[in-house]
Amino acid sequence: MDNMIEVKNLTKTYKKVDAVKGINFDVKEGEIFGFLGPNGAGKSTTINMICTMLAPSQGSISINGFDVQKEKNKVRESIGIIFQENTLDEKLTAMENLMLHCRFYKVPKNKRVARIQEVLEIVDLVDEKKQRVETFSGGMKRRLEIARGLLHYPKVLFLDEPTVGLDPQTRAHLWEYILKLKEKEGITMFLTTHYLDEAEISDRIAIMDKGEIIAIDTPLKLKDELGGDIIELSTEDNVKALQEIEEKVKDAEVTVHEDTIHLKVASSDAFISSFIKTLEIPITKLNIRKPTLNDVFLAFTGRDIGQTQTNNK
Ligand SMILES: Nc1ncnc2c1ncn2[C@@H]1O[C@H](COP(=O)(O)OP(=O)(O)OP(=O)(O)O)[C@@H](O)[C@H]1O
Repeated sequence: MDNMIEVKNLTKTYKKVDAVKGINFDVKEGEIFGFLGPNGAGKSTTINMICTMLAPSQGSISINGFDVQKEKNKVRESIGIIFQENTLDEKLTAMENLMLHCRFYKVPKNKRVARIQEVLEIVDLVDEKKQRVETFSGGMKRRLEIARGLLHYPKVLFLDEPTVGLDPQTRAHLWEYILKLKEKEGITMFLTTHYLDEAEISDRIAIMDKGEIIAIDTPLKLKDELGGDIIELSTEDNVKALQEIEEKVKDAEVTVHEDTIHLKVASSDAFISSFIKTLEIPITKLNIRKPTLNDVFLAFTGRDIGQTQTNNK
């Protein structure tokens, strides 16, 4: 099978809101697919429809070859979902939590212990299996959730902000496990995140805005397509500098980010020497770099992904 997920003309209309407007995309077997967008873009609505939790107004979805509306149970057997919130029972041990899930998913009784051992090994929690979850760190809990999501051998794992609230070291560690899963088990991953450095891990990224998919490609191609260089600039008086730039500079796209002015130019080599001579306000900081995914996100949605975060994200 080439496509693990196929979404065709998918539409969801709430009473007054066109939340998802006839989108089309495929997710290939074994790929990490990043799904990004500002708040209210329609991501959750799309994911809920893909995961059988919400009926589409129009269109079709297939997962692992099964139709999401007609073969709900087959689809549910094919997917694992790691939610943002902790959904473990803290008073139970890791093992007991996993046993409970085996029962929900009707994993045959004689296979449960071996299956649990297997997933605990993947996330490196074998030695902690008899400990109560309330004694676990945030990272250990998230790993246990991933283990639980894997118990019924899903083909696709949905990861909703998998590292939110974790410290950078634990985040990096968790990504090692996720990549190991992709490599060893060939599981397809559908990832949402507000951390663009994490989205870089994706084989392909879709950016959704206002109910539509507005870009879909590899992180590298998205950045290459944006092209050019970004010049980051601070001056002794940014307000005056901006006025000056508006008057004198014609071949740059100018945006302001907190106390830094960004100039997007076709080539910094050709631009920078004459620019520095032109500007009368003294420059206090200057940095030249290639576009990042954040710049791509900004170019497509008009918003910084940081600005789209809500308190719980
Ligand atoms: N149950 C609902 N009834 C009416 N409108 C809804 C409902 N759920 C979502 N919407 C609207 O649909 C649009 C898309 O919302 P959705 O939650 O899918 O966006 P999102 O991209 O997941 O945003 P976030 O990143 O904030 O979770 C928004 O305008 C939202 O207000």
